[in-house]
Amino acid sequence: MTNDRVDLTASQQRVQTQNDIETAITEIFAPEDEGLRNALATAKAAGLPAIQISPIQGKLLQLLARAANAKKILEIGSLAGYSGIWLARALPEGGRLISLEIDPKHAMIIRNSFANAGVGDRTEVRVGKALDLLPHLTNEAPFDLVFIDADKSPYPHYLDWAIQLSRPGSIIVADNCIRGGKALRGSDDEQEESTAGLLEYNRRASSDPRLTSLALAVDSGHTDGFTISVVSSPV
Ligand SMILES: C[S@@+](CC[C@H](N)C(=O)[O-])C[C@H]1O[C@@H](n2cnc3c(N)ncnc32)[C@H](O)[C@@H]1O
Repeated sequence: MTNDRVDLTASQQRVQTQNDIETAITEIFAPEDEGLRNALATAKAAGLPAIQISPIQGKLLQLLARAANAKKILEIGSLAGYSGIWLARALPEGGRLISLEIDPKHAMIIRNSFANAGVGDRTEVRVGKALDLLPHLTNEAPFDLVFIDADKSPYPHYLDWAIQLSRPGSIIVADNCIRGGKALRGSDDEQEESTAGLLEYNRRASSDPRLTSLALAVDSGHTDGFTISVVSSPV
């Protein structure tokens, strides 16, 4: 009994320490400015769910875009434009972010948030089902970075498209690729379409000889995160 209490306290302390560390990293390396805060406030006022990436994930996307010297970025799943703002800000002058979003109600919000954040000139929102829009992007490829964050069951198809629209050295990032371990090792949920899509995504990302990949637990709480891949041979 006493030991249980001690263990619980220790684990609570670990969580507290983890939260403190994340808060400190966010404050020092990934503070949100007015553009990002406004995008979140607008999304909340419009009743959109708060399922965007964290500031640390946003900064990691920026860092990867800069590492790839990205001039063209593709995003699949925009919600209210929060991750799009982080990505667009990594672009040099003349750079371009194309963001695909299925929900037409979101499109106006996203365009306003991009404009408010000062990235309206380098961003474009295309409305429709990603699998219908992706074949129309071949003329605009290659993209230097592709960020996948839409519905989960087609993730393996999104990976195929991301590779097809890439060049050697392009970076592909997919969100929600850990899901508390379910997206790595499977579980009773495996029959569930979204878990199956994520499992297959990780299976392909880790075994495709054209990719060098790693899953990283980078969300708050370290139970979910990105699978990051570099396209390392001709596609
Ligand atoms: C998790 S949210 C994206 C969050 C956003 N990337 C961020 O971090 O700010 C997923 C978005 O994908 C969109 N979506 C879902 N299925 C889609 C599809 N088949 N094609 C395009 N967008 C889709 C949803 O409407 C939603 O806005």
